[in-house]
Order: sequence, then C-alpha cells, then structure tokens
Amino acid sequence: MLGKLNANKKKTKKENQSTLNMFFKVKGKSTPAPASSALSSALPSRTGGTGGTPTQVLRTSSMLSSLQSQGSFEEESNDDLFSVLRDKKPVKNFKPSSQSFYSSSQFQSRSSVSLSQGSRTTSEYFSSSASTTGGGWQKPTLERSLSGVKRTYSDASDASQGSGSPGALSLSSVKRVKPIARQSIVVTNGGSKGAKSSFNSRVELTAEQKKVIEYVCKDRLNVFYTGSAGTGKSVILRSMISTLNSKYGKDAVAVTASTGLAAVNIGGITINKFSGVGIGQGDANRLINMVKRNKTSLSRWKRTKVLIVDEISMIDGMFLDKLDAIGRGLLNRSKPFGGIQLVFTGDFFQLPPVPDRDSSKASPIFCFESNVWKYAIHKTILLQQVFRQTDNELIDLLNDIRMGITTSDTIKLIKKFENPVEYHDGIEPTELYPTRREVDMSNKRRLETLPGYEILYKAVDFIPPNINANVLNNVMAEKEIKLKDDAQVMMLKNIDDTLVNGSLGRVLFFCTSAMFVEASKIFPDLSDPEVVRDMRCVCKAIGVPPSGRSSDLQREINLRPTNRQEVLKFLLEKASKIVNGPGILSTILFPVVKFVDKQDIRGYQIKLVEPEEFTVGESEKDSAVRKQLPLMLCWAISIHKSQGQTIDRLKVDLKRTFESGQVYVALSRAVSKDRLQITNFDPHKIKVNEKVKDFYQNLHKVKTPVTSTVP
Ligand SMILES: Nc1ncnc2c1ncn2[C@@H]1O[C@H](COP(=O)(O)OP(=O)(O)OP(=O)(O)O)[C@@H](O)[C@H]1O
Repeated sequence: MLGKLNANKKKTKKENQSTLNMFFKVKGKSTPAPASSALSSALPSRTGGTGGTPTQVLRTSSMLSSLQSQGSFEEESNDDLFSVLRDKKPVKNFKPSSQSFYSSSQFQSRSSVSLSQGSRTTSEYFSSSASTTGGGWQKPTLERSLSGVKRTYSDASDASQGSGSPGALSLSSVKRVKPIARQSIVVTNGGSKGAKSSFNSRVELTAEQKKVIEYVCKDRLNVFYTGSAGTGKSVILRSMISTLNSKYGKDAVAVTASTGLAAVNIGGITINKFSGVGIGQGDANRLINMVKRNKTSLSRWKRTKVLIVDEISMIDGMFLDKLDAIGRGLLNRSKPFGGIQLVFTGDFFQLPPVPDRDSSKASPIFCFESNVWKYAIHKTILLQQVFRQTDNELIDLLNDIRMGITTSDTIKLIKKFENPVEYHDGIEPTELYPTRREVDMSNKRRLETLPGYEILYKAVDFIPPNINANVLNNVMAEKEIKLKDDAQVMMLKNIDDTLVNGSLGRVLFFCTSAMFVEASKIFPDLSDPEVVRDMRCVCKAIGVPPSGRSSDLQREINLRPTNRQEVLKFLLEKASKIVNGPGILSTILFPVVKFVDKQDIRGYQIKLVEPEEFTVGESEKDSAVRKQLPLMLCWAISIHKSQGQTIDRLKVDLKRTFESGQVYVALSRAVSKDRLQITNFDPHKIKVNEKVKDFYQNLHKVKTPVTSTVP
C-alpha cells in the first residue's frame, strides 16, 4: 500500500503490477476510422494474465522518484479501493450534465493529431485483450531515506574569504570522517483535493549549508555556491527560497534554472522563460526592447529582488552578460543586473553550456568567464560534504572521475559495475544515455512492453517556402509520438507557472476534451485508480452504441463495482454518442496525464494534453511551426536532462559519451554501488575542461567583496 521510494533497502517493497492489460492496437498510416460496430467487435476481453507495468524509481530530489512516490500509478486491491471510494463518496451527488458531449465543430479544429491506422482490417487495428492482476495501489505516502558521509570541511572552504588554506580547496584529495546517521524524509501527498500537503523535511542543514543561506538572506550578498554532485546545492536552494519568500514575498524571488527539468526540481522556471527573451538571440538593445514590449516579462523583471539560477554550468556566459545588460537597461544602469540580488549555483565540473547547432555562431563560454561574473559575485562558497552517496569507495571514485583521474584502480573498480543488477520486484532501473537517439530507442522498447493500445500522434508541420525544412529538427516535440496508458512522459512546453518544460507525468487514460470536462466535474480525483479503470472502459466505448459493444467490453463494464455503475452508464452513453466517422476518432483522443507538481497541494496535477504549436524562427513571417502533443517518453533520459537528479536504480551506457563532465554527471546520479550498472566504460571518454580545473584551483584567490564596476 505504501508508495515507498526504495532508497532504504530494509523497507518492504510491494510488487506492483499493472491491471488492465488492454489491447487496442492501432498502427500504420491514417485510413478511415473503424465504424462503431467494427470497433466494438474487437474490444478488450478480461483475462487473467499478468503484464506488470515496468516502473522505475528514482530517489529523493529526483522528479521521477516523486512521480512514483505518489503511488497513483500503482494499483490497490479492490477492497481497499472501495473503502477509499466509500470514504470519498465521489459520485454520491452525481448529476448528469445535459451538455452535449462532443460537438462536431469541436473536433474539426483538432485535425493536427492522428491516431494512426494502417490499411488493415478493423479487427487488426483493434485487437484486444485485458487482464487484471492483484497488484496494489500505493497510498500516497513517500518515505525517503537519506544518508551522508561527512567530508573535510572547515571555514576555510569558504573560498571567497581568502583565508582558506590551499588544502581546504584541494580538489582531488579527500579526508574521510564518520558517516552521519541515516535520516528520512516523509512526504505526504494528499490523495484528494484539499488534502494537507506536507513536506516534513527532516534534513538538518549543516553549518556550511546554513552559512550559504546566511550570506544570501541576512547579508544580502551576491553569492555563487558550488560543490561536487550531491553536496546539497538544491537542498540549500529549497530552504533558501522559502526563507526569501517569507522575507520578500514570492513574487520578488525569481527561481530559475538552466534547463526545464532542473527548474522543476526546485519549483522554478527556466532562466530563458524568466528573461522573456528565449535563447537571447540578437544584441542587448534588441532584447531590452523585446522585454519592454512584453508586459508579463517586464513586470517580472521589475518586481524581482532576488534572482536564483540553478545548474549555472549549462548557461552560456554570453547569455549571462545579456541578462545583465537587460537588467541594467530596465532597472538601474550602474548595478549588476540592475541591482537584483544574485544567487548562482551549480558545479562547473558537470555539463557545460550546449553549443548552438549553427556552427557559424560563437562557441559558448562558461559563466565564470563572463564580464558580469567578475564584478557581480561577492561571495563564492565551495561545499565539501557529499550526501548523495554514503560509500567512501564510490565517493572517491566519483571524485576521481570529476577530476579526470583514471588510475588502474579506478578502471578496475568501474569494471566491477559491468554486470547487470538484478532487482526482484520488477522495477527497472532508469537508463541514462548520452544521445537522444539511444534514449528514444530505449523508451520505444519500454513502451512496447506495456499492455494496452497504442496511439500514434503525428505532427502537422508548417514550413514557409523560404525556410529550410530541417529547422524543425531542433524542436523538442517529435514528428511522431506513440503513447499508451501508463506511459511515462515529460512535458515539453511551459503551460503555466507550475506545469513546465521538464514536468514529468504518467498517462492515466485517453479521452476527448469534452469527456475530460465532464469527468472532471464528476470525479474529484481523475487519478483515483477506480476512476482510471472507468475511464479506460469509456475510452473503448467511444462511438459504440450499447448494442454494438463487444462481449469483452460488456464483461469489463459488468465487472465494475455496483456503486460505480450509475456514473459509468452515464459516461458510456455520452461516449457512444460521440460523432464517429472516417478519420475522426483519430483526431479527438488525447492523453490525460498526471504530472508531478511540487507546488500543488496534492503534489500533482492532472491535465488533458492537447497539441501545441512549436515555432522556430526570428519573426512570424519567417517561422516554421510544428503542431504536436507537447510530450516525450521518459523512461530513459539523456545524461543532459539527468543533471540535478538523484537516481536510485541507475544504468548508464557510456558508449557514446562525448562531452566534458558527461561521464561524471551520469555516474554521480547513483546512490550506491549495488544499484549501479555501468556499461561501455572507456577511460579515454572521461574529459575535464582545463578552464574549469583552473577556475576551481583559483577559487581561494577570489577577493571579497569585489567592487562593482560596469564593464
Ligand atoms: N544536510 C543534509 N542532510 C542529509 N541529506 C542531505 C543534506 N543535504 C543534502 N542531502 C541529500 O543529498 C542528496 C543530494 O542533494 P542535492 O540534490 O541537493 O545535491 P546537489 O549538490 O544539488 O547535487 P547535483 O550537483 O547532482 O545537482 C539528496 O538526497 C539530499 O536530500
């Protein structure tokens, strides 16, 4: 029952099996949609098969782990669910709406997505089977276990003090001290709306961590704090953000990061979104005018008192200079960023800024090479206590890799991790790959193992004649995306302040937008497992009159609990009336996704994801547009996207690593040696940027405070 993050090995883990093994296969090119009778003839049957949904678990700050911690994708025994249902009484006051379920004009406008249907017989498209297994829904409680090993720390590690002995800043040698006691964090995500959200963080910040917060919140200094992976940079940020919020108000604290996923990790937005200038193409004056024309961006800049930027290593220093110019242009010309207090954090030994695909553009520089860095940062702090791993051998190994040291011992140790790790609960490790292609292949494999029907969404691209068609290759949304119930997905657009590029979720079921509205009115929580089962039935009955239902679907409906029959009947009736016809079904079904949302009181939000426009180009006239679902599969993720995450079960394939810091980022996501598999390790692939090494070697020479002078 308990949705446990599996960090603590001693805790009992319950095997969770997916229930509805539906098959509703739809493949090939678009052809007329099946007539309702044909559709119904092939609806799912209920069998006793297994079909566990492979799940993966990340840990602690990882968004993926939070996702699983909600437990809402695991199934609970019916008895338990009934009591939950009884308690919640979700459909007691159920009033059928007289509103038309779906008007034809609604679907006319949705022609951008196609449910692919090959030139096969209808029964081939919709071959089906379903099964139920005795998996267990997990209560929405997450227990996380944390542990740490104390590393050398002295006040001298505050590099900017200038008083640190060189030894305190030694980058490769580490002295060991006693491991700190294991601690646990319990996060409770209320299963229903209005449930009390609590993040009972029992993480006790260390002296060095508290000091960072003091410099920022009390002394109001512009701070850069850094440290190797797992030293708690994000943990500090979360605590700091809450202090700053209560001091200045939420609106005055801009929480940003270099990537969508990193931003989600700290409940923020990307720095690009904050700035209002996207990737910052053009000179500073153009960008200032761009912000001035955009009321939202302008007011964001004007009300910001503190700007936090996480994972700063991935930001181009030239972009940082432009942001500084924008801040000065909009607010106050003499002070860095117009006087906004700055908090930068990250580890430059991790991933560097991504170069522009256009090789004619200048290569990015590190932020510490930017002009603004030199005069804006008052204080630099080097954290030295690693928490993510407890095993000294692993910590030492990671430290060597960080520094680019590969001794025969290092190589021997890494070789030990080649063998696959066996997990006996069916939960698969998260896979990390350097390239997008490898990630796609792995996700495809995972999707294939899921039971149920597959829907193919094809993008509609608009490319003006004067634009190279390849520009759309840069768009995150793929030309085609296949989805199934329970597919793990990532949001690719900033939809609102909390559902942003990088938000992670899982497909609950598919439905039309009108059905979604209707169902949302009836059910307080669309991720309730019983609701999910109902809606999966309803989805299969779209355009199918009761008389045309297959015996399998009818059996599935009959097996639904008696207290759900009334509402189910209502929904099925509505579904049967949805206009069906050639090519229509393929354009109206969209995934309903449960997204992790740390800012929502429940810890998640549920969204019907419909196609969005992705535009590439400088002006409207010269832009190519792709209309596609803003989603991608994410069982496997790229090393790039993994930066900032803690991954409990990790499998890293290093075959195609190419970037400096890439091997370090990938391996340092691991928590322990016994849940780490490394394949295709090659010592020559460990690359460290010399500029980064120099920067860290010289940290102790930084003087504080540095006088501000406008460059
Ligand atoms: N003071 C602390 N006590 C116990 N655990 C801690 C403490 N600080 C951090 N941790 C734990 O250490 C792990 C790593 O923390 P965090 O993700 O903040 O590190 P990071 O420095 O941001 O890592 P990365 O550079 O990889 O992004 C998390 O599991 C976190 O909960």
